[in-house]
Amino acid sequence: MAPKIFIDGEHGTTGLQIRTRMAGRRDVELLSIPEAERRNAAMREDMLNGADIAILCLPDEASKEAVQMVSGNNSVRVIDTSTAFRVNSSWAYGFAEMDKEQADKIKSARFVANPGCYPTGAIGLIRPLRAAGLLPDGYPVTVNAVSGYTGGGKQMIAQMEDQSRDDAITAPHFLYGLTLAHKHVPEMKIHGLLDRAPIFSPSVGKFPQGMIVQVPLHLDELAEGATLEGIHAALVAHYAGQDIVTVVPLEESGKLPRIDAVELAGKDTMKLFVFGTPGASQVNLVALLDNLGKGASGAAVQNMDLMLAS
Ligand SMILES: NC(=O)C1=CN([C@@H]2O[C@H](COP(=O)(O)OP(=O)(O)OC[C@H]3O[C@@H](n4cnc5c(N)ncnc54)[C@H](OP(=O)(O)O)[C@@H]3O)[C@@H](O)[C@H]2O)C=CC1
Ligand SMILES: CC(=O)N[C@@H](CCC(=O)OP(=O)(O)O)C(=O)O
Repeated sequence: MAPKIFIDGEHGTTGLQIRTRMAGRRDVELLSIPEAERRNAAMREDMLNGADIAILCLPDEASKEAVQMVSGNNSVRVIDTSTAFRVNSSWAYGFAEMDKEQADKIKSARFVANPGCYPTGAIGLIRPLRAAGLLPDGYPVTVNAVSGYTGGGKQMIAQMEDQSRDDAITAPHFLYGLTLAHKHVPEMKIHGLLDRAPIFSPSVGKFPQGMIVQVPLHLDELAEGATLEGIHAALVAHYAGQDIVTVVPLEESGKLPRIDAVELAGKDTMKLFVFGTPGASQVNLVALLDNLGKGASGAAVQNMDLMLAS
């Protein structure tokens, strides 16, 4: 019998994209709730408990309630796309490429926390450098990013796409998270293996899907002898053997005049770049992804497939 999958929040932005990715799959059976009943707690509880894997695409509080609903049922495994459990050590963090062992941890886990979109880029750049000893304790990491507006869910999509609304957003690009207390900071710190919280400055552009995450570094504050080439080599070594997270060769990135935030829209991969001038004292690490691809729904389907393969 095909494993049963229930997407709680299937009519929201992340849920819909997971459904699209699952369309036509015969190896799984999708349990579905009518849109009008999406907040019907009794119906959701039945669906959640009838699933082999429940994928939660809900706000944090609703995710916590859903996990409560299956707490007594050991046969249901959960992938949560919200922020609620990402720094909870009893959940596996759903970023399969972040370590050589992580895919196996996801395969055998009952509870998997899908990473946030910005943290996927930031951790993807930072963690290998911490693991290789290149980024020392105390380094003041900054993370600057731009996301497509679907990152803000149904509410922000409506504000961007319906200019007749009272709360319509007219800006082509805006900064937010101005208090420097964005909910993704603890996740970046913990899974980035940082000893000091990064400064995180997110922004949104008037395009639906896509994301650039930047981590600029001063080489003379890194481990002795750190170079642009050495950082690139550490990233290449870290991501060897898989093709979801790739590191762009220096010969290629050195010729690029610009990076397009929407280049990977609709894809579930992530590209990492190391920019700078050879021999100079600064580098800029850049991650390019789709906020709804490797940044959310693509990663959720990848995690589901790993769990089904166990
Ligand atoms: N969008 C993105 O790029 C990313 C999103 N995420 C995370 O994914 C989760 C979902 O976000 P997203 O899809 O963007 O949000 P949306 O607002 O687009 O969708 C959320 C869905 O959940 C439903 N919902 C809300 N509260 C409840 C409830 N109490 N019971 C049942 N259903 C409920 C909503 O229904 P209704 O229409 O009635 O409100 C809606 O269908 C969030 O935790 C978000 O942080 C993670 C990474 C990236
Ligand atoms: C553009 C925008 O609003 N983005 C969201 C993050 C989207 C996302 O990654 O969701 P999680 O919070 O579940 O990780 C924000 O900054 O809150």
